[in-house]
Amino acid sequence: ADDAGFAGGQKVKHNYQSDVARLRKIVINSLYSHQEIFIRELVSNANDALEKLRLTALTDKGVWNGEPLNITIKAVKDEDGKGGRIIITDTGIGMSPEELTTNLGTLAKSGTSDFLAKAEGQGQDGTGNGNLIGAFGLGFYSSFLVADRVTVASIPPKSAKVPEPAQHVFSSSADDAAFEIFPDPRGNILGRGTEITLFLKSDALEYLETDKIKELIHKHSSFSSSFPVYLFTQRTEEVPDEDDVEEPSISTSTADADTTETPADSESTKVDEDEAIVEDVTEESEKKEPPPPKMKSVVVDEWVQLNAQPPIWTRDSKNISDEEYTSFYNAFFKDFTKPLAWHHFSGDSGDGVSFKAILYLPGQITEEYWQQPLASKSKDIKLMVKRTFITSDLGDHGLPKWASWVKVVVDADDLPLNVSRETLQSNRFLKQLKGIIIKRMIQLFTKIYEEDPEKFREVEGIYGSIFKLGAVEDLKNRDKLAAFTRFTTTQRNETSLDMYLENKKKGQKQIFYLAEMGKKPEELAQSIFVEKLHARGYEVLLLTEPLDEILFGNIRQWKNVPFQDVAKAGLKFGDEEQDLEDEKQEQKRMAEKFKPLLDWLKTEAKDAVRDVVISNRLVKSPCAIVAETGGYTANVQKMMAASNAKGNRGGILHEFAMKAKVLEINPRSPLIEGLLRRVEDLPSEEDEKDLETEEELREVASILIDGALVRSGFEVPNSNLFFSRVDRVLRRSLGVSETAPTDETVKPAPPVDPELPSEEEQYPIMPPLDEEDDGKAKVIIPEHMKKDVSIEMEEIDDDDNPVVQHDEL
Ligand SMILES: Nc1ncnc2c1ncn2[C@@H]1O[C@H](COP(=O)(O)OP(=O)(O)OP(=O)(O)O)[C@@H](O)[C@H]1O
Repeated sequence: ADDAGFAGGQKVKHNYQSDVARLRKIVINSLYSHQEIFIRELVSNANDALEKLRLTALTDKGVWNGEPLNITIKAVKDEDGKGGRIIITDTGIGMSPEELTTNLGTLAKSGTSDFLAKAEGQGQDGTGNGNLIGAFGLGFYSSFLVADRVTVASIPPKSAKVPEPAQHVFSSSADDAAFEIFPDPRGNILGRGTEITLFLKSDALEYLETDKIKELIHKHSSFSSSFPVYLFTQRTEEVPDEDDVEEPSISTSTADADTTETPADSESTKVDEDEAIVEDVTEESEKKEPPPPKMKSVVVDEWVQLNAQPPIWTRDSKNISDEEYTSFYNAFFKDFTKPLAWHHFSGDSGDGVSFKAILYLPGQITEEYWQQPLASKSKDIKLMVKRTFITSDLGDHGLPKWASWVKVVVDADDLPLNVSRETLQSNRFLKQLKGIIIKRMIQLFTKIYEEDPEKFREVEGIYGSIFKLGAVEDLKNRDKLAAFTRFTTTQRNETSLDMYLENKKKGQKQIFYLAEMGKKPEELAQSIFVEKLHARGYEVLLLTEPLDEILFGNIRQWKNVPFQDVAKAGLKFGDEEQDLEDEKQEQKRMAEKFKPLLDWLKTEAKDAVRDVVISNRLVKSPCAIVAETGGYTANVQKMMAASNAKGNRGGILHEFAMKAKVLEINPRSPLIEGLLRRVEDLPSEEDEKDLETEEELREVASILIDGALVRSGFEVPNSNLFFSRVDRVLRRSLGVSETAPTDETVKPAPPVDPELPSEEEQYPIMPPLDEEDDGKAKVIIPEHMKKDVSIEMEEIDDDDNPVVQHDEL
């Protein structure tokens, strides 16, 4: 019943989905230099189909009763007039006619359109596309790199729904916008599985050579199938010739071999690849007695296994080259970039399950990883049991987000092979796997860290943010991961927390940092919060990634030295005690001297800050706004605004945190001294009050406070008010009357008129085109403006080139 639409051998024509048409076009036109990847893609599809069959058979015994699972490749030269072709056959899950239509005629892959846009943008030469192909995998469509026609014959296994499936063919030419599906006129010759026939383009006939195919499989696919891959070869063999006694020296097995060639023509043994061997019999052998048995060459057909090596993870790492590790990675994980490092190990789960594994650190973390903060499922832990792939879905036992990018193959020795996914979930080994992988992964990072600083720099470039995320997420490994992180400081780049501590000053009891996400470290280094620290020679970590402040908030201290946000209260240099007496005296003196200003500012700034104090962190700047321990720094305030976090906003805690700021003034700043003098000059007696001067001073203070907010990274609460104050101060400094009004009169709009235009007087949308439109670009001036406006344009000749006027010299 399922095959109803295809009954009677009729061909059904389908149009490709538009994305397929685009993809095929890219494949055919622009990826020419990557022609040879077709074989890797098709072998990998065949492998997937075999794997699918084996997995289905775990629950549905009927689909497979133990016949061999393999992939065969056969090259057929154009001897029958049908064209040179490569036939790749697998005994995998196969496809019904409907599946042929959807799987090969549509693209279900996410991100396809993005990929297509990128690939199309990269031009036609295909040179820049190598990585794109790697990242995407062109799959079946890569066939059209080498073939101008492709047929796919396929038959699914018997099922309850379709007890007697029929073999169908998908057929398409490279330049067709459509493909055909029809019942295979040869009948059900496959039994089960898929046979892909590539009719090679005339410029791709080199792929008919078995040596070429061997080379490609070796290069790209020796690891992409866990099933045997066989190549059809023909070998010539010498056998005693019983029929022919006349011509002992030459014998050929093929009818059209060049039999005219005699020993005299060839000086030594000559091998003609495609034909038969022409044996040259030497004088010496002729003399021998008894005469040699008469021989003839026969062609022996043979299926040679191309991937006879045991799987790489089962081998001794001493005998595996870096190239092998890399090409295994490429083929197995379908990631065609170079892995950064790997670790090949074996182990024992502790309760009897022994396993072998290879763990890879990819050479890049995809954008997708960071774009999907919640998608934490690891896809690339491939669990095998006795060399057979079982699953890459570890369910609840998957790795946490920070580690979910790692690529691992694990082959366990003695898990029950027919475990269903449900029972697998409760397996002890699986539960332990996560811990084993993370431990080994950190070991690998540590090894690079300790043994190869150059390489670790590369690691840090790729995994820097991962370490931070890990240190936040993974309590158990926090210290190890945080030790890998690197920061820019006021003194150098790439400083680890340990390096920072090695460089701390005598008495220093805090690790200083300043955080503002999105800023460049150079900009942060200019902040008023680090000016004194820097001037005195203290190192300050400059944090610019959103994760940084979260990380520091989580770990709080390193080797028992607490972190100190230098934009917050509580900053201590650590050498205050040395000149304690002097310092204390000085502070006391300053506090007394500036008391009138501090008191006055406290009332002026009461909306913005909780307190006003004399600063010990400023050098040049007159003042700064510092967050108190429980308060929000500018960075946190920005993050909250950016994430639009509702949370506590409006609550008492939020209110408190917003206001938990202190205005610090620099007693050595002339501006502050000037302000102090003016405040001291204010008459204190009620009747002597000079309201105007007081207002002026208030304005100055308000600008100073707003300025301090901005310098400290905060925003001015009311920028209109701020600028109208600045305007008044400017007027004063320019000697312009502060009260002189600006003429604000404007012409009002005419009265309301709801009437709509009639058909004739329709308001012009576009100016009418010139009668003699010559099709060239020009500036059109509306009728009513013509008397006021004139435009001079360059004169342009017939070829659209500007006519250059040469001035007479
Ligand atoms: N040999 C095959 N046997 C059974 N099904 C196949 C075979 N080759 C392809 N298919 C089906 O056609 C679909 C499309 O194949 P294609 O190679 O274009 O993409 P893919 O394999 O899904 O992705 P990728 O190549 O990136 O792994 C496959 O998902 C599979 O369902």
